[in-house]
Amino acid sequence: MTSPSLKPLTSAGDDGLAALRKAPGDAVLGLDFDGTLAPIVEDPAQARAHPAAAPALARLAPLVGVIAIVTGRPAAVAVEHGGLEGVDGIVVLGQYGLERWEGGELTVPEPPPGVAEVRAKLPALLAAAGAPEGTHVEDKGHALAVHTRRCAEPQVALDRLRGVLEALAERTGLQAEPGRYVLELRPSGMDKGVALRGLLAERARPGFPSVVLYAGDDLGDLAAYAAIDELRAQGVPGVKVCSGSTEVTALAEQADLVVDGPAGVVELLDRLAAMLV
Ligand SMILES: O=P(O)(O)OC[C@H]1O[C@H](O[C@H]2O[C@H](CO)[C@@H](O)[C@H](O)[C@H]2O)[C@H](O)[C@@H](O)[C@@H]1O
Repeated sequence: MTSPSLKPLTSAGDDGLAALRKAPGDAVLGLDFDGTLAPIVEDPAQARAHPAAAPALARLAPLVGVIAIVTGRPAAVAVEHGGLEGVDGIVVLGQYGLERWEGGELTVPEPPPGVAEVRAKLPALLAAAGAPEGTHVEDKGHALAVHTRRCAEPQVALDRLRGVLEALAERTGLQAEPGRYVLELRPSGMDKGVALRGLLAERARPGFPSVVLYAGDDLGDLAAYAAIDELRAQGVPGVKVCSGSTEVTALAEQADLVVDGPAGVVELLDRLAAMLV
């Protein structure tokens, strides 16, 4: 699984890295947070970026056009848990792009009414569905995530709850977003592909982007991969990096480069910085 060097698996990935070398100032690097910059842990509140992640991002930021952290987490949580407060040149697109943090400024819209309805109904619904011990609700303000990682059989627990959660999402006008032993009920209309395309559009200028590299680990990152595929079809090079795990294999199947979890992602960021100085 691990690629010990910067050698991608695909020729499209090779083209992307060549474009990065040639025009780094117009390059866009997108990175997911949980499972990509931050090792997966049982309690979402305890997740923190790999200790070498923020220093690697700080080295890379002045060398490229923009670095975006594109995450399902609230933007402020990703900044705090990522140690990103002091890192210049980073944009954090939180809650799948609904929220934004840049230069110390946080923009958070009002959540749609369905979120409050889900918050009110979820405890009784989980109890009625026989949610196994260890089921945990993470309230993210704009979304509620039902986690089963701490259950004795996480996948069995998630499969048991999936139907009622998807039905609740439909009734409340929300979207059910699956992830690593989690199912989130979140506002629809946004995803990581929409977030990435929006960032590119607002900075549009001749020659930009020279390349878009995106690293992710989970199903929610497939929308960003799809955005890269679209860009490639329009002639813009792209590199799809997978932070590999045994829990989700869908990204590895599409990736140009598979690295070994957050430690591998940080190593990649260091190698990119060394390549560009
Ligand atoms: O877009 P991301 O940055 O990858 O966020 C996706 C969800 O990640 C978090 O859950 C995952 O990480 C937890 C901490 O390691 C882990 O316990 C859980 O099993 C994973 O699914 C986060 O808690 C969610 O809110 C994010 O949406």
